[in-house]
Amino acid sequence: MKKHKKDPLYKSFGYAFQGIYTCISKERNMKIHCCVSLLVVIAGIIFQLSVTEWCICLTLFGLVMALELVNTSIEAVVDLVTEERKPLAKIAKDTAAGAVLIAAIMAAIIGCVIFVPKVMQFLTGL
Ligand SMILES: Nc1ncnc2c1ncn2[C@@H]1O[C@H](COP(=O)(O)OP(=O)(O)OP(=O)(O)O)[C@@H](O)[C@H]1O
Repeated sequence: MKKHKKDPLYKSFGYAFQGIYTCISKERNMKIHCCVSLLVVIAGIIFQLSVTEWCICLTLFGLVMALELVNTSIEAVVDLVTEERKPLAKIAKDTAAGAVLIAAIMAAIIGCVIFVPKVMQFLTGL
């Protein structure tokens, strides 16, 4: 295998940020994840989440967005390999999309577990 000099660490970070930027700018779902995360942060500040609740929310933001990046990567590789309709291409794309969906559904349920009692408490205190 041909050996080549590795890029410096700062360049590797740059490539990773390019990937994140590309995903945000091209993928509608990633834009939705970013908007939802921003709204949760605003709600978290308003309802004064505990340290543990912040850690749970931040972990879920990271999980969902990281899976969306992997999904985008798999879509790109499949499209690179074939433009024909193939069952394996469908499995690759659909299972990757399913991974994001499972994480997003779980994140939404956990978000309800954290925020619904706080909202109820706020409403009953009015
Ligand atoms: N080469 C292919 N062979 C078979 N099925 C494919 C192929 N490419 C896409 N599909 C299927 O067509 C549907 C739409 O795929 P597409 O690549 O447009 O993704 P998408 O669901 O619109 O995702 P996104 O909105 O993130 O781009 C999916 O069910 C996918 O599995």
